[in-house]
Amino acid sequence: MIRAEELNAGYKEVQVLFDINAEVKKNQITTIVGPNGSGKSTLLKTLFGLTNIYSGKVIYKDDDITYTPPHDRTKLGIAYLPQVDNVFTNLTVEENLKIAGYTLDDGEYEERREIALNAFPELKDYLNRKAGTLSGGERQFLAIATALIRKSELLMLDEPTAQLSPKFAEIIFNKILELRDDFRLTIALVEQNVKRALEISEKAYLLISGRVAFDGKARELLEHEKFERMCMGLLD
Ligand SMILES: Nc1ncnc2c1ncn2[C@@H]1O[C@H](COP(=O)(O)OP(=O)(O)OP(=O)(O)O)[C@@H](O)[C@H]1O
Repeated sequence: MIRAEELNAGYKEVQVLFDINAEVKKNQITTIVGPNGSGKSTLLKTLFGLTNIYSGKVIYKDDDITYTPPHDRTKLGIAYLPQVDNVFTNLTVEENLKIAGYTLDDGEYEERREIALNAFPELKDYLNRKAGTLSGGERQFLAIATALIRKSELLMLDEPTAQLSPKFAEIIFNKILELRDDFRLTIALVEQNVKRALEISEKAYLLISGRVAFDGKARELLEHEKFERMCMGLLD
């Protein structure tokens, strides 16, 4: 669904990603793992158009979107949910949903709102609360719900379980599975909770110092005898 081809990218003069070839396939969960600072978030940001691309391409559904601005990628069905600042904290839950659906006509908005709230029924009790008063996990729900309203097809989630209790993290992992299986979404996931993320994923990429060090089935990485060392960036 989205593909990086020979991608070199970073922030102005600071190159972070080197010769990245990676693909997130339709209706699959693809997890990107790696040590701190290895470029996982930068890869998601690059796929969403938020970094400087020096060379290489980003292909989405066979179209070259390398230089397509982020707001146009949103219209194409790509959603990027950063770890923080993924909702408007000073607006209510209802207002956040409404803003996500601002391009839809009223009928369509109501339909999408219904779908989003059925996926995250927990939000129904909080519609009039400011998003800033929600817990971290509830904010994730809201952020994903807004992506559902926008009819996103590809969700790129940056550490959606960060700072959540193990119980809430598990709820999020189950929601991600639901998004793939019930909503037929495609998911790119960056996670610190590596084992659990790989267990629910089809595909995995291990990034070390901005380069792809492993590319294959998630299960293969999980069952690799040097798994722990590999994820810490120790390849020998
Ligand atoms: N806006 C920025 N400007 C300059 N350098 C940045 C910027 N954001 C990140 N970097 C640098 O890019 C490198 C990769 O960062 P990135 O956040 O992509 O890593 P990560 O693998 O997601 O790390 P973590 O697991 O700690 O979140 C780091 O050296 C970081 O300092």
